[in-house]
Amino acid sequence: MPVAVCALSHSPLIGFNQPAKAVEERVEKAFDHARRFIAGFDPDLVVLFAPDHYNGFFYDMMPPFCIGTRATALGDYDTPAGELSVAKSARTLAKDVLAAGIDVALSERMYVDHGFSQPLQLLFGGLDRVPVVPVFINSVAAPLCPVGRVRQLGTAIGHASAHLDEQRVLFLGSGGLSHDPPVPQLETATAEVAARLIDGRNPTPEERARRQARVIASGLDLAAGTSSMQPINPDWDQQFLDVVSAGELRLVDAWSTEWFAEQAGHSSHEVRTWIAAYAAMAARGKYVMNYRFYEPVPEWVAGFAVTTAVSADA
Ligand SMILES: O=C(O)CCc1cccc(O)c1O
Ligand SMILES: [Fe+2]
Repeated sequence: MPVAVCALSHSPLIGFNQPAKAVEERVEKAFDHARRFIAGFDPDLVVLFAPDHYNGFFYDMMPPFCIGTRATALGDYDTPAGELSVAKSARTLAKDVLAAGIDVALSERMYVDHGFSQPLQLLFGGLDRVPVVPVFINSVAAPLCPVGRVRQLGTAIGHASAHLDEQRVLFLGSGGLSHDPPVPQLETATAEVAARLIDGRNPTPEERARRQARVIASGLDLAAGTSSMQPINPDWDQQFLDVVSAGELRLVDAWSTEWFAEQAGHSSHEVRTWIAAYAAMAARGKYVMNYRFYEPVPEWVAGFAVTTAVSADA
């Protein structure tokens, strides 16, 4: 039963902010490579690990992890809105992961944002083109669980995936690497912003537009060098990619939550989705990262990476 990984950054600013032509062409080539890799692998199930950005998950009920047995994309920025084709295996995976001692939440009505919808759109051409198990991993709403728990979640999902009806499983991670876009934090938020972080579903179109405009402007500032935001950290990003490429995932257990934010910005925790995806792969045997692309793209507020991996014995 073959398994594979694709893990890549996302940015909702793609299509809004224009990096240099050459940069955009290199990223587009990386997307092309990932699309061809996935088409060649021909998965019959995609387990998609992604974060949320206070669009689907709020502090009124913030789980560290959640598997959706149904899921709807909200259509933030210019990503598509609508139902994902959630596989029946979502429930099986939730049951097996719980039995393995990982306390994953379950949602029969999971709302997801660009973290999920952008890779589905970019790699498959739509939300409903491939059976998917959506796995939310909290990567922004402090307090976060130890990153080692995310590795264990991935391991449990990897083991459980071996018993599914589906034969060809792709583990897909979405997010990171280093970046610090202007996502508000509950501890320092005004009362008005805090209310939105606690229960901010269904913002008015004006509210959504205002918020998105702020993030879009932050990318232009970062690229212009006029930003007070934490910069992208290419050294940290390359070291992270080295660890994942070497299959040394146990190292992440020693990484503190604070260290991520200090080194690579608050949203660097989105690499939790990569750690889960690669840990799931590692649970199925040794892997080889056979493609690795990286480029810092300040216009998109992202240390932008695209990787794929296959089983070492494939
Ligand atoms: O809208 C938001 O709250 C944050 C948007 C955002 C921007 C850059 C990179 C990301 O990964 C990302 O998610
Ligand atoms: Fe993100």
